[in-house]
Amino acid sequence: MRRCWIVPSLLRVDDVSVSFGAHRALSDVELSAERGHVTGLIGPNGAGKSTLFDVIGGLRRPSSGSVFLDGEDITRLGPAQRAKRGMARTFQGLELFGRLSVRDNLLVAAELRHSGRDAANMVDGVIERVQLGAYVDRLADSLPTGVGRQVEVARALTTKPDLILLDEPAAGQDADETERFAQILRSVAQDGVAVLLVEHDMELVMGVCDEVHVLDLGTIIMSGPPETVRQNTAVLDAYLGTA
Ligand SMILES: Nc1ncnc2c1ncn2[C@@H]1O[C@H](COP(=O)(O)OP(=O)(O)OP(=O)(O)O)[C@@H](O)[C@H]1O
Repeated sequence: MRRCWIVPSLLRVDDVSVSFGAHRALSDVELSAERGHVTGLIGPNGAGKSTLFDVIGGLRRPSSGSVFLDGEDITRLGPAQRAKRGMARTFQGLELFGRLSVRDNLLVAAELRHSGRDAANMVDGVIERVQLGAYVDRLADSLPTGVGRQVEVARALTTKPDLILLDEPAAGQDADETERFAQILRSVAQDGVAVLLVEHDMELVMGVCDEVHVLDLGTIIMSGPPETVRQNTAVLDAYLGTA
């Protein structure tokens, strides 16, 4: 008899709702992210993307619904416990230690999961991968915004995550930096990491994502491959402005 194994999604958001008083910011949201894929989350300002990231990252408890990581219900775990289980996140605002060098910013994160020479080796590998060699000794607060965002992604990678949540990582990057960044995201995913990306840069989203979820007024209105999302008239009208 042939056995058929169903591999669970690395991340599964199940029927999540969040209310702020009378305001329902998320309604029955379903979403998943797979290892080896870049998954996009798009939607206009106020759609609920950051609220959903906060629920996934453990900064906000949902009013109802659950979050699963690798099959485990993590809804009640805080951010630190989720980090220990392999989740990393970047934020919309730069959260680097401004008076530390790029290398030391990465070392601080690497030492959370590795010690001594292993941490240093991990940092060297990530610096090479994210192509930050020219900046290693620069103080973080002297960096252009676009490079700072790349350092944030690099810092998240030094924890060797299984799932990485990226909140508008391309903001402040110029066209060349964004193109290079897209290649880095693809190579990270190819290593088996699940990448979940909130991003307003549609060219990047459509070029790099394997699937895209569209959030509008707290509800997922469409999920599918970028070419399908791109052709959906409602999405084109409302979010891409190209219909
Ligand atoms: N702490 C809060 N208290 C009350 N309402 C909130 C709070 N945080 C968010 N909201 C509301 O919830 C809705 C979703 O906001 P959220 O910031 O998640 O949207 P977003 O898609 O991330 O927007 P943007 O693209 O501008 O970052 C908005 O109507 C917002 O005003």
